[in-house]
Amino acid sequence: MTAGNPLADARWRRRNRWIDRLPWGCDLAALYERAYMPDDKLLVFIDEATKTFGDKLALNGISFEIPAGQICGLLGPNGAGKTTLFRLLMGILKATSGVLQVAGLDAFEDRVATKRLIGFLPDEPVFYSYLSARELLELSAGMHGLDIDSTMEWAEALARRLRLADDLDNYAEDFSRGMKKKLGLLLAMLHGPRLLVLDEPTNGLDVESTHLFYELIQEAAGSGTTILFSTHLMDHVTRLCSHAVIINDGAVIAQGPLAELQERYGEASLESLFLKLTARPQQA
Ligand SMILES: Nc1ncnc2c1ncn2[C@@H]1O[C@H](COP(=O)(O)OP(=O)(O)OP(=O)(O)O)[C@@H](O)[C@H]1O
Repeated sequence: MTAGNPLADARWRRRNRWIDRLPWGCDLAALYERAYMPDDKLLVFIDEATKTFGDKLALNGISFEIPAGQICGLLGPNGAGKTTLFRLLMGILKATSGVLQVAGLDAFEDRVATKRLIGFLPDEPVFYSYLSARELLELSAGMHGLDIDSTMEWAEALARRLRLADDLDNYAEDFSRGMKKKLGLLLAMLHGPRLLVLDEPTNGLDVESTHLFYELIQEAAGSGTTILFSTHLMDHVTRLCSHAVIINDGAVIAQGPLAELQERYGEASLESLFLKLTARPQQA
C-alpha cells in the first residue's frame, strides 16, 4: 500500500472500489488507464467530498478526477451542488468530509498555495467599489508577484479582444453583468493558472462575447491549462469539452468522455442523456 501519503491512499481506495464495481462489458483498458494514471498527471482529485449546511446535505460523497490538460464540463440541475463544489475547491468552504486536492495540495488546508494554481471565475463576480477595472488588474498582478507593466500589456490586449478595453478606467462595480464576467475572466487568467475553474462563465454574455470567451478558453487549454467549468448549456459542453461530470442532488450520477457517456446510456445527444439522468418527479 502507500502509507503516509493521503493522496496515494485515497487513490488506492478508489482503485479498489472501481474493481468491485466493474460492470459487464465496460471498457477495461480505459478504466485501467485511468486507475493507474501517474499522480503527476492528475491535477484535480476529489474523493467522497461531502458538504452539509446545517441539516442540508449539499454534496453527498462526490468523487472524480481531472488529469492535466483536460476540458471538463460540470453539469447538474439547479441546486445540484456545482457552486458548492467550486467553493470547496477554492478553499472558500471547508468540506465536511472527504478529500479535495489540486496538484496534490489540499484545497482548504493549503488554500493560499492552491489559489496560485487556480484561476476562478465565480458566477457573480464582485469587485471593490472604489477601484477601476485597470486598478483591479494591477492590484491582482501585484498580489501574484507579476511584473505590472508586462502583465497590463497582456491584459489590455485581451481586453481589446473582449471589447472591454474602452472601459478599463471605469469602476468595475458599475459594469453590466457581461462586462463583469469579462473582467472576471481576465482576473482569473492573469497569473497563467494551471487550472481554470469557471462557474457558468457565459451567463449574461451576448453571442459575440460568448464566442470570444470560448475562443480564449480553448486557447488557454491549447497551451496546457486544465479547465473545469459549469454550464446549463449542453451545446456549449459538446463544443468545448472532451469530458463531463454530471451531478444531481449532490452526487455524481455519470462521468466520462462525452461520446462514451452517450453510448453507455444509448442517447443521441448530451441533452437527452442529461434529461434522462436528472428527471425528477412532479411536485404536488
Ligand atoms: N451557504 C449555504 N447555506 C445553506 N444552503 C446552501 C448554502 N450554499 C448552498 N446551499 C444549498 O446547497 C445546494 C447546492 O447549491 P449550489 O449553489 O451548490 O447549487 P448549483 O448546482 O450551483 O445550482 P445552480 O445551477 O442553481 O447555480 C442547494 O440546495 C443550496 O440551497
